Amino acid sequence: MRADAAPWLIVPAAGRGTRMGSDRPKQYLPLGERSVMTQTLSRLHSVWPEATLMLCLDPDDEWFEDTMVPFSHWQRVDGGEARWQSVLAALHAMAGQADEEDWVLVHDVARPCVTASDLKHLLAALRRDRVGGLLASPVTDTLKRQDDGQRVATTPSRDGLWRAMTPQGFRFGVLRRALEHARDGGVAVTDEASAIEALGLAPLLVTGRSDNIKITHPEDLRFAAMILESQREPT
Ligand SMILES: Nc1ccn([C@@H]2O[C@H](COP(=O)(O)OP(=O)(O)OP(=O)(O)O)[C@@H](O)[C@H]2O)c(=O)n1
Ligand SMILES: C[C@](O)(CO)[C@H](O)COP(=O)(O)O
Repeated sequence: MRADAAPWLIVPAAGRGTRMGSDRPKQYLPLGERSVMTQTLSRLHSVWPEATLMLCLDPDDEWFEDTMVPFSHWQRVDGGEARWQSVLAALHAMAGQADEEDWVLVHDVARPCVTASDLKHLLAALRRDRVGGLLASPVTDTLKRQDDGQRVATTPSRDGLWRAMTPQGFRFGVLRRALEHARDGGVAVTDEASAIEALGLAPLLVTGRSDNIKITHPEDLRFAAMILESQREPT
C-alpha cells in the first residue's frame, strides 16, 4: 500500500438499536434529509472517496435496500451478535485482499457527526505512530460510582480519563490478531482499542471533537440534527 493510500473502512452497522426503541434500527432513522447511515457514509466518503468500504449489516436486515452507498468499492458483510464480532467478520472478509500493514479505520454507523477535519487529523496521527489509535475526548463531567443501590459510593477522579469515540484505526494484521485473541480468551471488548490493549499494546489517544456523539437514545437523534446544523456554520 502506498504511504498516502486511502485506508480500508469498516462500518459496523449490524446493531438493532434496542436502546433507541424505534420501529427500525436507528441507522435507518431520518436525520435531516438523509438517513443516519447515509449521513455517516457521506462523511467518510467526502474524505476517502477511493477507499474500499466493508459494511457490516444484520443478516436479517429488512431496511437496507433503499440506502444510497456513495462508495464505488464496497462489500456487504454479515454482522455478528456483538459489535466486535461484526468487525471481525469484516476483517475475515478482507483476507486475501488486504495486506498486513494496511490501515483499517473502524467507524460506528451511529456516529454521523464526525468531521472531515477530525478524520484527516486522525489518519495523519496514526501514520506517524507504531501502534494505531482512536479519536477520543477528555472527560469533562464529574464522575460518580454507584453503590449497591442508586446512591453515590465514590467520586472517582476524572484526571486522565477520556471518552473513546470512533474511528479507531490499526493495521490490518494486528487488528485481526487482537480481535481473534479477544475471542479465544473470552475477553469482553466494546471497541477495537480494548482488544489491542489486551495484546499488551497502548493505542494512541487522538483528540477529537466532543460533538462526534454516538446516537444511542432518542434524544441523541435530535441532538445530532442540531450538531449537523451547527457544523454548516463557518467556525
Ligand atoms: N452486533 C452488532 C452490534 C452493534 N453493531 C454496531 O456497532 C455500533 C455501536 O453499537 P451501538 O450503538 O450499541 O448500537 P446498537 O447495538 O444498534 O444499539 P443497542 O445496544 O441499543 O441495541 C453501531 O454502529 C452498531 O450498528 C454491529 O455492527 N453489530
Ligand atoms: C466503539 C464505541 O462507540 C466507543 O465509544 C463504543 O464502545 C460502542 O459501545 P456500544 O456498547 O456498542 O454502544
